Amino acid sequence: MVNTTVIQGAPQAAASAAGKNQKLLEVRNLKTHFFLEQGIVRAVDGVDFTVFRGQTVGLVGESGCGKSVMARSILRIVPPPGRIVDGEILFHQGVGKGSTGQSGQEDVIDLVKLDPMGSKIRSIRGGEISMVFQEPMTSLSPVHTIGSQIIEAIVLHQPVTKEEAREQAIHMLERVNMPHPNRTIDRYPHQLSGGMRQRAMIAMALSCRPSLLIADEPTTALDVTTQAQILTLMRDLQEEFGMAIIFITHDLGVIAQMVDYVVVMYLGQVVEMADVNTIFYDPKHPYTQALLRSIPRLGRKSAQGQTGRLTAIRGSVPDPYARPQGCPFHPRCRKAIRGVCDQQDPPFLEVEEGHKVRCVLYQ
Ligand SMILES: Nc1ncnc2c1ncn2[C@@H]1O[C@H](COP(=O)(O)OP(=O)(O)OP(=O)(O)O)[C@@H](O)[C@H]1O
Repeated sequence: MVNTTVIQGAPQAAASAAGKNQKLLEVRNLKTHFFLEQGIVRAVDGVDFTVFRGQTVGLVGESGCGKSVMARSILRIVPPPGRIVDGEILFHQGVGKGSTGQSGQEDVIDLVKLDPMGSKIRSIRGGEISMVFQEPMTSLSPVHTIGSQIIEAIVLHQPVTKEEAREQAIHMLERVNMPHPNRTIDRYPHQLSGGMRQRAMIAMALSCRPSLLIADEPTTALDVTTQAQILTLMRDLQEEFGMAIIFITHDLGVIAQMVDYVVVMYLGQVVEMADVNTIFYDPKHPYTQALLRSIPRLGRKSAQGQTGRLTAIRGSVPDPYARPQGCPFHPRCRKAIRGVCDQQDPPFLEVEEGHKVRCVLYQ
């Protein structure tokens, strides 16, 4: 049985239906843990953030900090032995899409309460929330043509015939600048280049015009020219379709280019979140500051006066089974206060509107 929490007709929905300040997804105190023989991995451990309609939110942090598990939790595709143990993922469904949208109302569905194998989440997955991955073959089948896969996605979510779906698929392939869409539609993934496969996956993900796209390192495996083309394409399509994007990357250059709002994660927790300019020009958390010191910037001088010298973040991400007491970042932090940061869980403070930081330095 599908177990949903539905709050019918949230009052502000119709009024601000077209507005960018309308909530689309609210992640509240989300905890996703993996239960292994060696211990419990708290991959996502009490995460809160909100995505508004049409907004691009960047999830950033070093490898292993929980970005992908966060994305998979939203789509309810966390593999065992992982599971969501607490929290809510409220998806504001309907405005401008589907039957409820036409009535000017919205439904708020807690995705955590859905059966991960049930029909409700399957209609949301691929229909209203889509995902693109670093490796296109994660979502493309090697034994079917890209056309048949895009057509199947369309027919699954929309009341159209196969012929109409094929027309739509060709149109989508045109939109993602696929060369010769009429012919490419009948090709198998292995007959395409890496960049073309990425375009095919984006076409499939966007074929049902989702209101939220989750992009997990979608360009990391591509050469820089193709990477730039794909990023530009995603930005153009986002504007055209008015969808929101959660962009997962450890590349702060991509963050600067693509996102409106940044959520910085460390060991399963959000350590700082703010709009993109604040993150780059006024970062507060020592971890965010360290991440920024580790990226190249034209004309920047290092402490030694040499231009362009990068500083790696000292130490490495701790073993996920042995999380440090107190602030999880304190063993690597230049500003850690002995007796405080190694003892107390840091508070999550709002230092200014829309800017939150998890650090005692701002208490
Ligand atoms: N299937 C799994 N089984 C056990 N542990 C897992 C599994 N998937 C992820 N984890 C653990 O959860 C934690 C978060 O992993 P996650 O893949 O979300 O990190 P990430 O920030 O996306 O890293 P990357 O940038 O390398 O993709 C890590 O400690 C990882 O080892």
